[in-house]
Amino acid sequence: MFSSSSPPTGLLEKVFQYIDLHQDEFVQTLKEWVAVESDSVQPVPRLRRELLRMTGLAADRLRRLGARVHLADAGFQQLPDGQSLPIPPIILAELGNDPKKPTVCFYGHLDVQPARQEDGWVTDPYTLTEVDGKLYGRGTTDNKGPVLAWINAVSTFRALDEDLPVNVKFVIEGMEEAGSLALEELVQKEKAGFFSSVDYIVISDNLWISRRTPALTCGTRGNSYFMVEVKCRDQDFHSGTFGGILNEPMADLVALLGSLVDSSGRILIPGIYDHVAPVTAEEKRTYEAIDLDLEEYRNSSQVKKFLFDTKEELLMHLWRYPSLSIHGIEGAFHEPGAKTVIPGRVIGKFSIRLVPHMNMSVVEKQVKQHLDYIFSKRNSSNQMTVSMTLGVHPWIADIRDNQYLAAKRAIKTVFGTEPDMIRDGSTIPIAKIFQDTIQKSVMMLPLGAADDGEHSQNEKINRWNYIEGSKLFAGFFLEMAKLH
Ligand SMILES: NCCCC(=O)N[C@@H](Cc1c[nH]cn1)C(=O)O
Ligand SMILES: [Zn+2]
Ligand SMILES: [Zn+2]
Repeated sequence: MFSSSSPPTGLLEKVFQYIDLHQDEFVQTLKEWVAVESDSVQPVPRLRRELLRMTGLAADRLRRLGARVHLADAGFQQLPDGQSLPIPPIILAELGNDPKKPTVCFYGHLDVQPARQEDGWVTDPYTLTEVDGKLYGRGTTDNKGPVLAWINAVSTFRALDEDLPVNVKFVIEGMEEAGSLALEELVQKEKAGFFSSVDYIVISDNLWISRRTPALTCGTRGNSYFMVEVKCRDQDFHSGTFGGILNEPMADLVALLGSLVDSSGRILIPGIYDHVAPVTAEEKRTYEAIDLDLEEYRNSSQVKKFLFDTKEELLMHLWRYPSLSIHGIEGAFHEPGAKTVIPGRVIGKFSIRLVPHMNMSVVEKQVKQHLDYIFSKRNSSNQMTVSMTLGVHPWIADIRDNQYLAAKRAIKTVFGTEPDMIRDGSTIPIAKIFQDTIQKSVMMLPLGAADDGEHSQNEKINRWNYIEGSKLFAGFFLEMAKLH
């Protein structure tokens, strides 16, 4: 599709033709990768072996491309029951080290979220199945498809015996879905080694906001995750024997959780909005330009009504305002049936998505103060403990950087349109870690469409997105070379 830009010529045309002609092979490799149940979330030996096998497959693929591949030892994951499991080694690979060319490093991950057909998948999640141009399977869009699209782009230059326009590096891990264990440590360790020659980092681990219009992501929210424990004792109680004479931990917890956010989505913690960056008129205009059909978005999300009625408000509340979500209660009775228990100890879990210019330690204090106040009003004899177990800062890109310019040009060539300049409401912690540690430009260049359903049942990537995405990466290499 080259609707509103001139068709590619010369090398680019050759590259695009090659990708079109070999698309079935590219889909076949994706099928082989999807067939590996590389689930990092469930810490069991069988799945960990699959993850190691997946790492081996990817390393072999890179070696066959001619890359120098180093498998960086990542140690062991200690489990709460005292057991440990190996963390798959992190792949550090490189192709080319011409000092006249820019060095672009691609980050991706090979692990996936759990998936079982009985959870509501129409097809087997680990058998890539194509229906109407949609390639269904766990990991197709998150993140095996995009990792392979980058490999497809590199392999096309190799197959055509053409010089790679840029030096390419890869950082490919297998524990992203479990919190990228060991990755930050490796980035620190390799700062003066593997990463010293890296000029740019590209991440393709999120989605477009639209089903049709490609996007470039310029920022993500951060996250602070809280646990609030309310304890009477370590054992449960019979509600016939103790009901009526206790401060029940669950009643305290429900009141605490119920005090956090109102029905309009506003966070009720005093001071939480104090440092949120004010909206500028220029920023407002950027939301107007985004291709988002609210009705389509609502229908495809299967939600009756969102909290906001305009595109601009909806996007601002997803991208540039904090949000508070309540995730679950550990220790609560949650199975079917009617057990008459009073849980003795419960832990509520919630998180606050952070935006510029919120200060994480201030947020932590505000949350604790607020919960202390609500709890003290209840005069409960239980014990409450609040802890912030995870803190990730928001990430903002410098979109004036060369790689954003190169990506915009490549998008125009491949898709015939300007990209939506989007942010992402979720968090990709490694982006900020790369930016702060290596101090090089980080770009997010997503390939998948808004309805790909990452982490969900029936995850898919459209064949079109996968193949045009492979072209996009190849076009991006050429644009980067031109700008250097
Ligand atoms: N579209 C990319 C999504 C990546 C993702 O799901 N990230 C997690 C990371 C996280 C944040 N807090 C705990 N884990 C997310 O929930 O945003
Ligand atoms: Zn991912
Ligand atoms: Zn994911």
